[in-house]
Amino acid sequence: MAGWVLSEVSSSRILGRVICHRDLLPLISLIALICYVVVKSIYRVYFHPLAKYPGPFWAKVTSLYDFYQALSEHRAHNFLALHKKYGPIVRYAPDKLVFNEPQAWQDIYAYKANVRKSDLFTASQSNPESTDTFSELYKEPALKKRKVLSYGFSESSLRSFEAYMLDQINIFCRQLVSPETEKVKDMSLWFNYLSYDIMGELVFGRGFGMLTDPSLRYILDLIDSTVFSYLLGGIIPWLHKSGIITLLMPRIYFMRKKFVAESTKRIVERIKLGPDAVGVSGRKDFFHYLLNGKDENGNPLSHARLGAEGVLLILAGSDTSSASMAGTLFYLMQQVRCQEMLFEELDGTFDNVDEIRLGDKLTSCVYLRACVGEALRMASAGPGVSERTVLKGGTIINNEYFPEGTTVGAGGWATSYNAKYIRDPEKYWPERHIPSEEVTAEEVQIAHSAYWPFGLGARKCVGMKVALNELHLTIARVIYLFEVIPERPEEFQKNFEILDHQSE
Ligand code: HEM
Repeated sequence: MAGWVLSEVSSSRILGRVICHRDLLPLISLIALICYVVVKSIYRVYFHPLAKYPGPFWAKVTSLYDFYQALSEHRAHNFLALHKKYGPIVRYAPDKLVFNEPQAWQDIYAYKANVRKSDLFTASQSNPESTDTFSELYKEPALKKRKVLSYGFSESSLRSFEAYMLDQINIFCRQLVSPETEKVKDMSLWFNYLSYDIMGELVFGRGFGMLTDPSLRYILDLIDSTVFSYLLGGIIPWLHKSGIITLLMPRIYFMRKKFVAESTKRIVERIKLGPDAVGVSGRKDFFHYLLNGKDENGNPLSHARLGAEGVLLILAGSDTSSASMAGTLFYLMQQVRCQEMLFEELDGTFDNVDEIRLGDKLTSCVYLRACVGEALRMASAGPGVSERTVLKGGTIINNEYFPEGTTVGAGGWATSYNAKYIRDPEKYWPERHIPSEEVTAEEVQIAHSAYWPFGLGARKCVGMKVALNELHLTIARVIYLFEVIPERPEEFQKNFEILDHQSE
């Protein structure tokens, strides 16, 4: 009996303690969380395998530093500033390093590099049922996917694309001086209209109609938001995967959804037309090649896959080209001498504007290619860092060993503005690409080792030839037809800015 009483007493005491602990639970959890954060921060700053690499304090502690830079739209500018402050290797997130040396480009991106794309790319998967080429993390499956895309980039398809491009470039040039359009043009926007209309034609055989119909230009905002969501969601993948970012930034995710829905509608319409459909004068679009192609297992491409690749092509091929065209025109307006020299070259090569087409004559325009190439160096459309994660066995970068799991990248701008390899990197100087008495062939070669606007290695841009054709044709025709002058010259004292864009 006495034993029973005792045990009742002790059990009620124990119960009492449990209730008391429950009251304290939030406090205890908070203290535990603070301890966890403090211990983890101390570990990351002082004991982490990357602790010896310099970088801002908060970047070592949390990825929120990088997230904030992206949110401020100046992530790529920041990489440049970080290298100026900390040197050739900078820790910009707890487990991430960025380099600004040409050797690092080779070590990180060359075909045999022991890396995969980082988890940042998972945020750009537009269709959960099918991963597109760009978002495929590992090299082997990505190469198989690229093979499917390559049908659309063959020499014969590039030839059929020229007619699409010229149609749109002609409309663009007419609109530039049409009395029905505004007198002074925001050329960044107009290049946007042009490049999306070109990509619409190339991919679906039907442009977006932005050049001629202002009511259709709303799609630009959708695309801006989609790309921005890829970046933000990729920097902190768990924010993206858990859906928290959708709650934090409902607008950009709503716009992204709308863009995917609109593109899917077009893709479905195009698929309905079937593999044999051709456009004006028997022209073939990208979907003609994709619908006639086979996937990596020898089967026709699934609709999910066609949808994912269609969305990818529009995104990968339009913003990039329009930013590069706008950059080239910016510098040609800033450096009137270069614009005049380019005009002289074109005027000496072509008898009229319709002669400006792909072929030997255009290829012979060395100065044109240098003007575009120099703009791609100074205002690359991929100015940030394309991240890679080191695979099992580690890898050597710039003669240093990095273990599995480290995320690394070479900065686009950070390298192409590196004064160690580029003379006067802040100066737009197309001549640096042409060997002459002033510039040795070796200097040209060194400069070219420091900038890779289309990337390099197994994952370099598959659309490079399409993009260069578009850039050369457009810039040549615009400069041949018009003298382009700035409305507000004071704005041209600064450099051309490419931002990680968040649409208004
Ligand atoms: C001036 C215009 C362009 C620039 C500067 C550019 C730049 C790039 C860069 C730097 C990459 C590599 C990204 C990485 O390494 O992670 C890339 C990949 C890619 N680009 Fe482009 N691009 C341009 C135009 C185009 C066009 C016109 C198309 C399509 C018609 C295109 C399709 C792609 C695709 C599909 C990939 C993914 C390749 C892969 O992951 O294996 N790009 N681009």
